[in-house]
Amino acid sequence: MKLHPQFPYALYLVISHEACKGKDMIQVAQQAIRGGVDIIQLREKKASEKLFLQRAQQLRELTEKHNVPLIINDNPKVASQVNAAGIHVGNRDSRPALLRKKPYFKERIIGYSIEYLSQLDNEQTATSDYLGISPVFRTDTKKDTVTEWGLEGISKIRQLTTKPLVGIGNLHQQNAGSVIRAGADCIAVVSAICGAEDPEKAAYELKNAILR
Ligand SMILES: Cc1ncc(COP(=O)(O)OP(=O)(O)O)c(N)n1
Ligand SMILES: Cc1nc(C(=O)O)sc1CCOP(=O)(O)O
Ligand SMILES: [Mg+2]
Repeated sequence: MKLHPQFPYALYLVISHEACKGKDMIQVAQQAIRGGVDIIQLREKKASEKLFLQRAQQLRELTEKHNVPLIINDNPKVASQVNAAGIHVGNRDSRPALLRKKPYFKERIIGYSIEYLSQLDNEQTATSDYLGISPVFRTDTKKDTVTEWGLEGISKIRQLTTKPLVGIGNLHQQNAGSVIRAGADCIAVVSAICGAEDPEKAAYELKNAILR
């Protein structure tokens, strides 16, 4: 597998306190980094702004030590407060084209979720650094989704854009390879690592399945 020159990351961990199910989130992230995770997104959908910021600061300390980019989900204020590498937004969040005009995000990573094919022609896609294929397969981790793209959807999107593509949604060791072969540049997971008994081993095996 060849890494995308504009987004040289193969394994993307999307983490939250809740997804770690009682395990310490920072420890899970540390184990995942040891196992081979290349980039991490903090996605706190239920935490207060104060708790989101606290968790982001803790994760920023860890990721900085390991030189792993930290992406913040949805919240531009938290992203700039912790000096994150970037932000991930969807259709119900701040728009990439507007974020790009803010000094903080001029040179930062902006990820954008693709739920409809028509989005590929919009200004938001043009100003984003990578596209989330949202979702590849339906998942219980996020139920408010629109299109289940499947492998055929990835291939179709691959033909329509050269932007880095990040597959997300029910991805694991058994299907990661086929998602990459269909045209994704990177695999993003929550449960396959956060819910694993041994997050380091899970990340290691996923990375091997991607790079194989
Ligand atoms: C890598 C990646 N892809 C897609 C998403 C989903 O973002 P969004 O559509 O804004 O939904 P929420 O995550 O905010 O519920 C993502 N977070 N990361
Ligand atoms: C954060 C997120 N975004 C999605 C999307 O479809 O945009 S699916 C998802 C959760 C993915 O969790 P799991 O790896 O446990 O299936
Ligand atoms: Mg969002």
